[in-house]
Amino acid sequence: MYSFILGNESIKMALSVSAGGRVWRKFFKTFNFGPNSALKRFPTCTANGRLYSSSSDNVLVSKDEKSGIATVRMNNPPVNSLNSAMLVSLRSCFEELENDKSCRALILTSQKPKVFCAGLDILEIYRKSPDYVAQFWEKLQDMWLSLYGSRLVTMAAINGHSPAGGCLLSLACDYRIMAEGKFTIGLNETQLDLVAPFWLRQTMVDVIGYRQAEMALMIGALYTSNKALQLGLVDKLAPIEDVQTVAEEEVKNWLKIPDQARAITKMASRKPLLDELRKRKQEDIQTFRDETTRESVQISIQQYLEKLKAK
Ligand SMILES: CCCCCCCCCCC/C=C/C(=O)SCCNC(=O)CCNC(=O)[C@H](O)C(C)(C)COP(=O)(O)OP(=O)(O)OC[C@H]1O[C@@H](n2cnc3c(N)ncnc32)[C@H](O)[C@@H]1OP(=O)(O)O
Repeated sequence: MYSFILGNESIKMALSVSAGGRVWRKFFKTFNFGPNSALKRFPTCTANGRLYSSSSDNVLVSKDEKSGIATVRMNNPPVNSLNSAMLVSLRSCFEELENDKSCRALILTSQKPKVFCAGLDILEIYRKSPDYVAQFWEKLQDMWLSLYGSRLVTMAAINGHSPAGGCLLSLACDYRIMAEGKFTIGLNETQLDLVAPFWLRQTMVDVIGYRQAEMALMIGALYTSNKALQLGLVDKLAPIEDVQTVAEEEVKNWLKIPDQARAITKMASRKPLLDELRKRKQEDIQTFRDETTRESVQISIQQYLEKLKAK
C-alpha cells in the first residue's frame, strides 16, 4: 500500500490493491487536489529515472540513485539572485524530480557557500514594463507552487545568507538547516518599500507564529542564524562546511516515514494555501505589477540598488 506517490494514476493503482483503499479514496475526494497538484501529475520520467533537462547550468542537480535523494544546487553567481531564467530552471528541476519515481527527497542548497540566495533579482523589477514584471511574478508563483506543493521531502541546506526570496525558498521547504555564524535570513521586503504577498506572509506565520511573523514582516527583519533558530525560522544549525552532510542525515531520518502517509499529511496542511494562490493568481500578479511599477516604489528600488553597489 505504501508505495511512492507518483501521480494520480499510481495513486489509483495503489488504492485498487489496498485493503484500506476506501479510506484513501475518501481522502482524495474530500481534498479534491487541484490541477497543479503534485499528487495529480502523471510521471514522465525516463527509464533510468533521470530527466534533468535544464538547458543552462544555473541549477545543478545530482541524485543518489540508491537513496533517492537529489541535491539541487543554485549556481547563479555572484549571489544566486532569482532572475527569470533562474526561476524557470528551478521550477523545471522541481517538476522533473517530482515526476521521477525513484526520487524521494530534495535538498536545496547553493553551489557558492556564504550566499544561499540573495532573493529576487532586483534588476528584474527595476524600470521594466508592466508586462515584463507580470510575467516575472508568474514565474515566481509557479516555482513556489512546485516547491511548496511537492510530494518529496524538501530540505533547505542554507549555506549562507538567505534574505527575502532566499527566505521564501527556505520557507517553502519542509525543514531548514542553516550555517552557523554571521549569515542572515528573513523577509526584508519592507526595507525595499515592497510588501510580501499573502502566500509568502502566510508561510512565515505558519513557521514562526503570528506575533513574531507580524513583527518580522513589518520591520523587514533579517535575523542571524542563532536568532533564526531561536524563533523557529530555521530548525537546526551546523558549521557551514557540514550543512550538506547534516541535511543528508536529516533527510534519511525523514525517509524512515512511509512516503505516502507523510506526503498526504503534508498536502492536507498545505492545500488551503496552494489553492488560495491558484485561485487568486491573476489578482496577485496584477497587484505586483501595479505596485512595483509605481514611481515611488521604483525610486525606493533605485536607492536600494545604489546602497547595495556602494557597500
Ligand atoms: C501587496 C503589494 C505587493 C507589492 C509588491 C510585492 C513585492 C514583493 C516581493 C516579495 C518577494 C521577494 C522579494 C525579494 O527577494 S527582493 C530582493 C531582496 N534582496 C536583498 O535585499 C538582498 C540584497 N543583497 C545582499 O544583501 C547581499 O548581496 C548579500 C548579503 C546577499 C551577499 O553579500 P555579498 O557581500 O556576498 O555580495 P554583494 O552585496 O557585494 O553583491 C554582489 C553583487 O550582486 C548584486 N546583488 C546583490 N543582491 C542582489 C539582488 N537581490 N538583485 C540584484 N543584484 C544583487 C550586488 O549589487 C553586487 O553587484 P555589483 O558586483 O555589480 O556591485
